[in-house]
Amino acid sequence: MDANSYQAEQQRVNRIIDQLNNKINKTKRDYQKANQELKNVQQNYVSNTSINLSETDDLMESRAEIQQQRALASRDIESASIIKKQLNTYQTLKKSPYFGRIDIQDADEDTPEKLYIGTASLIDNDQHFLIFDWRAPIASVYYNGVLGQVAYDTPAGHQSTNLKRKRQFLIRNGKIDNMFDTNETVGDKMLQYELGQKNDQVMHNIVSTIQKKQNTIIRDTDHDLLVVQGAAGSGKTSAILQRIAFLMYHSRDSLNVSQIVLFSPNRLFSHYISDVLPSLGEKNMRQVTLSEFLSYRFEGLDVQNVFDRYETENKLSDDEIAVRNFKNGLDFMKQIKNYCSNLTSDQLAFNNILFDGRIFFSKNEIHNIYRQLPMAMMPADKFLKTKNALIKLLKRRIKIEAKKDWAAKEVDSLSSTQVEQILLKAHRKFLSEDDERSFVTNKLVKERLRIVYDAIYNDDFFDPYVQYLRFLKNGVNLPKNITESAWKVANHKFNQKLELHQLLLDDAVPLLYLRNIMCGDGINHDIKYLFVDEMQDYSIAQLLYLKFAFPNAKLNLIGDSEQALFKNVENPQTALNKLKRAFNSSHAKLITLNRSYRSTYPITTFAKSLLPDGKNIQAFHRPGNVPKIIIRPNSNSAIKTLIEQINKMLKHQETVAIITKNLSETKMVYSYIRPQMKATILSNTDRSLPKGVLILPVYLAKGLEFDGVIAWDVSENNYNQSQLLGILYTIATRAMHELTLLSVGPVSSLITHSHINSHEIKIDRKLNEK
Ligand SMILES: Nc1ncnc2c1ncn2[C@@H]1O[C@H](COP(=O)(O)OP(=O)(O)OP(=O)(O)O)[C@@H](O)[C@H]1O
Repeated sequence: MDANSYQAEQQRVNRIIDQLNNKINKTKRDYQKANQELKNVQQNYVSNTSINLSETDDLMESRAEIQQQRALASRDIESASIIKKQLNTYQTLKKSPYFGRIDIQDADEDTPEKLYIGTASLIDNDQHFLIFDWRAPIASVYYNGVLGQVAYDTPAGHQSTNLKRKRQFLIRNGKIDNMFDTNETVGDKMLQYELGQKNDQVMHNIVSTIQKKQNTIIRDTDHDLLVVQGAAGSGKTSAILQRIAFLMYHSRDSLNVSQIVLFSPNRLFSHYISDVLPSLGEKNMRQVTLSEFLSYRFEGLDVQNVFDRYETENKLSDDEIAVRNFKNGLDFMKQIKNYCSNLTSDQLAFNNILFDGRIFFSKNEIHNIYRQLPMAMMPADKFLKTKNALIKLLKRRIKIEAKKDWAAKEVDSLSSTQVEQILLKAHRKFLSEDDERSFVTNKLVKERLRIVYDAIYNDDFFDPYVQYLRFLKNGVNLPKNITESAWKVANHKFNQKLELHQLLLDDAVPLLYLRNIMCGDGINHDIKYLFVDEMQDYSIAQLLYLKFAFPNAKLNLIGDSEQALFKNVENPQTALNKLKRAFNSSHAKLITLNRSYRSTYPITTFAKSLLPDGKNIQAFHRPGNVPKIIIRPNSNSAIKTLIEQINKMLKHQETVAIITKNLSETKMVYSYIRPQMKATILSNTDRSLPKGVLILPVYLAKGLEFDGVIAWDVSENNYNQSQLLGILYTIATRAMHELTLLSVGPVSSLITHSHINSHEIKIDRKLNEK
């Protein structure tokens, strides 16, 4: 790039920064003013709430005034927060106003127009765009187009233009560090720079280097089921986070961030990605893990979490695996739905509703109500009608109960202040003492019977656990690979766990499905977008349930079938077809990402060689050392080597993660190395990632990345089944810059049989060490 162009661009940056400074100063003044107004309103509010409220007229007047003050306060809070957001945007832009420039020429124009693209828009006083937000329709040309005629979508339809130049900038603290013209979509030079950075424990936005395919994911507005499959480190999570920012911009009048939910693999991951949206001026969406979601819905029960399940996975018998697969499949969920639709009143697991130790509404009464409803009615509608009928009955019973001795006794035991307090609620005059007493009695009985009302309202008269058990015992058509006796054992286990207030993950989702179908609860119609990251770790039953629980949400499922833990790999297209059928989706799309950005070229080359069809993965050309396999004869010498390796890595890397197959290995490794160096053991309750040496099981490393990774014990002894390939691949692909695999004894054949060439891996073997 010649010096003149550089100078001209730097001068423009300087001008923009001058404008930003002016805007920042003005916005700061506006912010102060808005805060002062808010303070005034708040002071007014305080003095209004302390005025004399004893006279009715005063009371009415000051209530109206308080309402008004409240409205003013919330308006002022809102405008102060808008100004604050604006101020943050200007301050962010000041450091790096933009990263791209496109020169475009429409057919009817004589000269090209220069447009600059940054993380947010900036408009001058004459309403000219100085910077275009990366999400603006025209900005897609920057990400998608090579020079020449290009098309882009706008709210008014398809547009085309001639892209004459594409320039990329690296601007830091107002200074252009680097700039170059490119004809590529977004050039590798810029990516090289971004990817060479050290990990600083949180994910960054990628808006300056979004790749073409990622851009398709980000800007998709046509599909109700979007499945993104991609190699480890191919930017799936990045793409969906920028997608959320895009959707917030694109549908800002109709979409609120509270209408977006992301199911994330673990809490560490939630923290890891939590800076991306705020760095783009957007609020974070709601995040939840499957375990949290289920625990919340089964309050009082201990629902097995995903991590406990991983820990028990390899201890299951073949029968248990068959039962697990069946319970996690589509057929089982279909059978539940059919079962619920065809249940007659007599087959329903109703409970008596008790009050004060006696039956208030008997099962029979409830059955009788239910029985009278048309058979063809949906179970949830029948349930609602039953509830309404019970509430009506309850109202009648209140009058009957009010005439009973217990009510009279309770009224007699009230103090005069208690009676007065009840009478105050009447807001009317009483004609006689009897009238007064009858009012108090009714109020009191109503209050006591609140417990019955709550039981009706919360569906406590229905026992989903008994119903589910009946379904398991009598309502299931077993597949051929499950014997009656294996099924009986599984049912017994379900019952046994329930007695201990425990629920296995395999039963939690089907049981919830049954309960929701029957009671019509648990369904959230407000959510418009549902994102599921690491979808390969969800069963089809779980995904189907999420679709059922969020019926109005567009589904975005993101994953990598190669990273499935304890599972065989599933072809992405097969998975999409299955999902399409299960969800009845007419607008489904599968996008695959094959280029891997996270790791250096040698690390990705090694990781992909582990996979039978890894050749489809493209490694990004970022140089680095070849991965090492170190073989030691026993645990003692392996631990000694581990400590040496950690110290070596720490010379160049800020964070070194030792990743193990499971928690017991994590604990064991930690106990050995902790006396010798500072290290952090991570568990599923941790929410943030410190720097330094970390030790964690693979399932907690999902979605994360570390400067250096040491895989603990990749021996044949530890990795001897093809189902464990996903674990090895996941561990290897967490490394950004350096990877070492340590083996106690001979290396797993999953590695030795890979297609790795000898110059692509360094082997260090000592077989006779004590
Ligand atoms: N277009 C891009 N520009 C710059 N960096 C990128 C880009 N795409 C991805 N990255 C970087 O590559 C790394 C991996 O991205 P990300 O975590 O989104 O991948 P993933 O496909 O979700 O990985 P995994 O499946 O292994 O969890 C991150 O550091 C991310 O910032």
